[in-house]
Amino acid sequence: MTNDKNRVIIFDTTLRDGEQSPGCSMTLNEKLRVAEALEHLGVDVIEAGFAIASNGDFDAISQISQLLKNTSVCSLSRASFKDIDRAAEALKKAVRPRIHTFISTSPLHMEHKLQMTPEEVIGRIHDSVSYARNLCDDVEWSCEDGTRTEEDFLYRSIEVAIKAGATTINVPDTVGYTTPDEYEIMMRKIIENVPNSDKAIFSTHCHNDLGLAVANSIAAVQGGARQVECTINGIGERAGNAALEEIIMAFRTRQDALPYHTNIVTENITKTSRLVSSVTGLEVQHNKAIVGANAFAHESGIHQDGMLKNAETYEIMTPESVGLKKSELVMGKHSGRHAFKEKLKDLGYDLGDNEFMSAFTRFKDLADVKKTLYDDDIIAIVDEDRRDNEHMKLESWSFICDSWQPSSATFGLLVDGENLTVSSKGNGPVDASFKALRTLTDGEPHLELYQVHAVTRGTDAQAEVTVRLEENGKTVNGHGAHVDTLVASAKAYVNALNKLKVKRAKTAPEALTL
Ligand SMILES: CC(=O)SCCNC(=O)CCNC(=O)[C@H](O)C(C)(C)COP(=O)(O)OP(=O)(O)OC[C@H]1O[C@@H](n2cnc3c(N)ncnc32)[C@H](O)[C@@H]1OP(=O)(O)O
Ligand SMILES: CC(C)C(=O)C(=O)O
Repeated sequence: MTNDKNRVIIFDTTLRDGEQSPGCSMTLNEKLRVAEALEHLGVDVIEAGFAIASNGDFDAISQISQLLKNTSVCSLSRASFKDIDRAAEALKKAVRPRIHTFISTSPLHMEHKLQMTPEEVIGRIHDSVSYARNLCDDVEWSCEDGTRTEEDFLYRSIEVAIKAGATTINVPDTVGYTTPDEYEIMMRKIIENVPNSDKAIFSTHCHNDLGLAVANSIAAVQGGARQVECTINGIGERAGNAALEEIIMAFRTRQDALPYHTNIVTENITKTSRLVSSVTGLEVQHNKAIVGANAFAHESGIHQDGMLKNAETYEIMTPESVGLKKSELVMGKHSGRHAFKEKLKDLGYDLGDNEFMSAFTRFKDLADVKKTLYDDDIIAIVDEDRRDNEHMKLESWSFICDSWQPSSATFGLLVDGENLTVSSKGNGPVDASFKALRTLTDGEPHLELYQVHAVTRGTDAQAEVTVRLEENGKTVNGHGAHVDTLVASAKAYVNALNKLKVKRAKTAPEALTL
């Protein structure tokens, strides 16, 4: 496929091994969409399924074969003529078909699973590979459980497969057992010791049972493998396969240490990852490298400050390089002033020093009690802060709401610099609150509207309350926001009273006082 000695072929098995993740079955249409996305991503080979497994798999392979114009399409098959026939049939329309046939070579698998002698397995390798090669020029052979296979038998099996016509030899770490050093040495020794090894491309296929799939795949490439089998988001049987995006970005980011290259258009990684996640229903863990929601998100103040000064302080690759628009500075309890100021700027606020410090203090207090702070939370904080610079300000509160006594509300307020306490009973704590607060005015405000909505998501979301008061034909809307709906309600009522005072003063300055 290439003469360049450091070019690595990317063999994507999201649609075959990836689909073997429990609960990850994809419909025909979904498979077609993923296959198209993989072609745009630039993978070299797509393992589209296991033709004999089901009619659905057969149809998916056939239709993907017709759909794709550049990428090799591959079907898996056991070391059996009927499997290989079915694979060849499904691949009939592919521009570049590949048959991938496999059989186990480890003592454990041969004895207990296949119940075959090593000699029978050798015979089967020869027969299956040569049969496949008669039907297709591009034949891959895998020694399942290769990393737990005895060295001499492994070499002998591979030699037979190459002689029978295999063009790619895949040495899978089927159960995620190997370690990077071990696998690198194994790959190097296979290439050195197996006769005619230069006639085939060697391949890695790693599972993640010990969390080593990506490290092992890269080690195998360092040992001489030039094909990597992997999946989007690392999905696959049990703990999954090596994640394509991690291997590719390791190559791209560490060219100094890993001077390998592929055809992958890294800018298409994020959208492909999201597509696979949405069709399989398997959410990507937030802290997953490259494609996790937090991979380019920074919450702590010191990091955010560094990012604002120079993104390279905390990012070894750019978000654009994987197809994201930009990094995210997540506002939370660990954020500092620099990031908060930047966020306010983004939201269109330009606060003076005092107003900024007051908003920052409120933001930190809110972040202590609320897990996620959204933009709307911050807008609510600033607006709330502005409301608090008013004639009457709510300072403290207490509500009683139980089944043994009437509800009541008590508030401490600062009214033009003077501390006041008001209290009332009512039909529920909101009614009690409004009755208590109404005692602060000589007027007769009439409640026209009381509306609550959550500023953001979750049970710890801030409530934003609107209170509309009408008096002598004058109407005002008061707003209040707080994680506690009762406090937000009281704040909204006080805000409305403050506005009413301003309105009264405008029309009849002397007529009414609060
Ligand atoms: C490491 C891997 O990921 S390998 C791929 C795993 N993927 C899958 O298995 C998904 C698709 N599989 C299937 O749909 C089914 O297992 C089928 C259609 C392949 C076979 O179904 P069944 O005929 O009902 O057999 P079943 O799955 O129960 O058992 C597997 C048989 O294949 C044999 N077998 C397993 N691997 C191979 C092989 N590489 N070559 C030849 N025979 C094999 C087993 O020994 C067993 O044979 P037995 O029936 O004589 O005991
Ligand atoms: C069929 C082979 C390549 C496989 O999936 C494995 O060994 O994990």
